Amino acid sequence: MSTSSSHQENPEPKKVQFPLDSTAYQILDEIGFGVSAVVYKAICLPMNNTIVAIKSIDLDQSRADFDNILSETKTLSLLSHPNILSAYCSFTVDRHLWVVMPFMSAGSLQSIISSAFPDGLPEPCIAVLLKETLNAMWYLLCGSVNQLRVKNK
Ligand SMILES: Nc1ncnc2c1ncn2[C@@H]1O[C@H](COP(=O)(O)OP(=O)(O)OP(=O)(O)O)[C@@H](O)[C@H]1O
Repeated sequence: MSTSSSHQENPEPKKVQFPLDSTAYQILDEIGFGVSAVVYKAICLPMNNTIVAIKSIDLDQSRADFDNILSETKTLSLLSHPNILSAYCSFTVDRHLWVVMPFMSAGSLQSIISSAFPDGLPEPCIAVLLKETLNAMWYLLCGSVNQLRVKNK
């Protein structure tokens, strides 16, 4: 019996490549901002108008140096954990770095807590959030330890 060469026991899920070109995205709204970045809701035109969030980091205003920001966003796009918001892709647009991410329609955890639980979260919810946060941190920690192992080989 012959086996097809394209058959794999555990095929890796195919990662969709988002376009690395700003004209492929249409900005819809500004949804938030941080110290040196503005976050937009946008659609990716060639991807059937998939809704995304684009974090546009002003490279002239950012205190971190370009190489650090770039390696951070690259790492972000390699992460795969249900509790970590990863990046689809990133690329520069003039003096800005665009980081294209899944759009979280409910906003940040902080905004959910302040709008839905103005008097603070009940203890069982805090326990669940802490557990899930620690799961994500454990994933990151294991990744760092594995990287150190590879470096020291
Ligand atoms: N992927 C996303 N989907 C939906 N809303 C988002 C997304 N990313 C960020 N936002 C919104 O944009 C706001 C600013 O995002 P940003 O990542 O810049 O926040 P920050 O972590 O406070 O900033 P900084 O990175 O400067 O510390 C968030 O508080 C959130 O409301």
